[in-house]
Amino acid sequence: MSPPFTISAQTASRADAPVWPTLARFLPYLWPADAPGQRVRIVGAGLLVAASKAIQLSMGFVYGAAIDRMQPGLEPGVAIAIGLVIAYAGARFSGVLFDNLRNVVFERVGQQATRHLAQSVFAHLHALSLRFHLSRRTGEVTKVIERGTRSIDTMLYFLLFNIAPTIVELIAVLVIFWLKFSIWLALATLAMVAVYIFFTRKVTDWRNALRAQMNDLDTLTVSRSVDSLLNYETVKYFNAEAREIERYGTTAQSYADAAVKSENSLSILNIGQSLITNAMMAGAMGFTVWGWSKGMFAVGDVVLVNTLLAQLFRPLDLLGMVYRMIRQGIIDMDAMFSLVDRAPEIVDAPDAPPLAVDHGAIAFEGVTFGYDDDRTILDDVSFSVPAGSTLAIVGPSGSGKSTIARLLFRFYDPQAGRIAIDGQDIAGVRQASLRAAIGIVPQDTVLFNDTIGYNIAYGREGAGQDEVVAAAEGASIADFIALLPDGYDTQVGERGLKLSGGEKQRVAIARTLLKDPPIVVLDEATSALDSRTEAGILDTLDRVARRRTTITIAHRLSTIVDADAILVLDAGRIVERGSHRELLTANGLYAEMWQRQAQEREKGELVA
Ligand SMILES: Nc1ncnc2c1ncn2[C@@H]1O[C@H](COP(=O)(O)OP(=O)(O)OP(=O)(O)O)[C@@H](O)[C@H]1O
Repeated sequence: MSPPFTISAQTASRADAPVWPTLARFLPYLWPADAPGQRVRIVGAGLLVAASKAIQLSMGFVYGAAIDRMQPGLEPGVAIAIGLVIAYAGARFSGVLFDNLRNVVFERVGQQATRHLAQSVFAHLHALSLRFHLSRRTGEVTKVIERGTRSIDTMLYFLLFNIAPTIVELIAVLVIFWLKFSIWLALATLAMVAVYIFFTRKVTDWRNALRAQMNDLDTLTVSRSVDSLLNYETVKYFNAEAREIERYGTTAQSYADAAVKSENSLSILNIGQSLITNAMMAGAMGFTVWGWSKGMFAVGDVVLVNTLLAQLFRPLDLLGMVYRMIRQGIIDMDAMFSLVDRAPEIVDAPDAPPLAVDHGAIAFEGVTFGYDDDRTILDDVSFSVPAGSTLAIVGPSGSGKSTIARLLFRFYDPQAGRIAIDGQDIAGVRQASLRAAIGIVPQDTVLFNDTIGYNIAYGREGAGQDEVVAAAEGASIADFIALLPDGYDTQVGERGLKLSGGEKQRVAIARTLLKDPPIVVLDEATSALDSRTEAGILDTLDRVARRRTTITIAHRLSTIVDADAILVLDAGRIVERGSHRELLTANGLYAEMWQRQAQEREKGELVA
């Protein structure tokens, strides 16, 4: 039986995320070295916190003194008491004022840290290899980043404005208790705070385990729904709506169960905390009332103890939440940092020069490659494509044709052999310069969910509208765009689903024309089209290929009869090579494939 839920190892949260290493990585955000302005803001916010705390601490004294002045016989007690009560109200207001000023000063720090981090994670994701991206789940990765970056802001806020000031306040209260009342009151308060923290930690750890489970279930629910919606058409083809809804419902239900458990555990935490703080309050006040009865303390002192403790309890009441947020923040940041720590598989050598393209001659020399170690996909493949010529690669499905294109783009490095362009090993040059030299019309064109104009202009950064139109004309899609009510501003839908296969392919061709690379790869660019559209596109592709070094990966042999050379690939090995005529004469796999396709063509024509 399958487990109730699974989550990919790439993005799973760890409830036991290491605290100190994660906090250490977080420190640069707390004290950004490259942003002195941020540091000034943090110091400013710290000073406002200190001012607010000092005022709050003084409140107990003011209040206590006011009460003392209210005793009969103490003249002119009333006027002073009223003044003190007003000062008390003023102090309360100043506390709120300083807290809010602190928020205003700090807001930019939190936002900057979040933005900075989100941007670097996004950049890192783009640096990760195709292998990572093929096995990731988009919904999961976005959730992990969202949670991780948001937690930075939360952590900064709580550490600076809750934990640190509460520690200062606790020390101040203990010192006041010691000096003004008794060391025993200070020690008893400290002991109770320790019990409180211990209890809160234990219960919160238990709650965190529940939260981690909730997180994973939440992530899984989102990724399932994203996957399901992305496959909308497939779901319809297989009448699988009920199945999809049930699958979604199962994880959603598990999430709901975990959420109920988590919510119930909060009540346990609240009850326990309240018991400890109220016991502490009763003990301390009982002690001061006893001292008052013995003539050791004044009535105002009882009020002072009450006010100081009540103030201390306010942040302590939130301790469970703060501890949980910080623990959760650490779990979230850990998950995100694990993503950041994934080393990109393909990296430029530090001193790698850019590729110097002369005419774009390609050479594969003894290339052996497998996506996984235990399965070879290309086995000792060698061929060369002279500059400006066209090489066609044919072969049965799964024989490794598209893999050759992926290796040429250096999405993977071969296990043996080398690939060279104009004599330079592509593993030794900068990836960006390599990819700038190659254009591709892929097997399955996926478009950005933006306008058709945006998608064409993507071919070259900074391309002007006239250049976009010229590229569209070159790809024979300009007339189609002219007929659209919104022209180049027409939205293409998610992954370009509002366009037909042929239209998408023409957008891909237009992009490549705009890029104008010396090398092009046409990866079965016409496989999904009917024969009339195919003929039109082949015509366009012929123009694209002219003057460029071209690798055409084809299923339909009729489309590549004019290629300068043809390679026949079978199970990762080159089994034949030559021109169309030579291969027919050789009477091997190519001739067999040609015969079969000729028969299919004839059948097709008869049917037509
Ligand atoms: N990312 C990957 N991880 C593991 N195996 C892969 C990956 N991509 C492709 N393969 C496998 O490698 C083999 C060659 O794939 P490739 O896409 O190069 O074949 P192809 O000749 O282009 O096939 P087709 O004509 O069907 O497009 C296939 O068996 C495929 O299952």
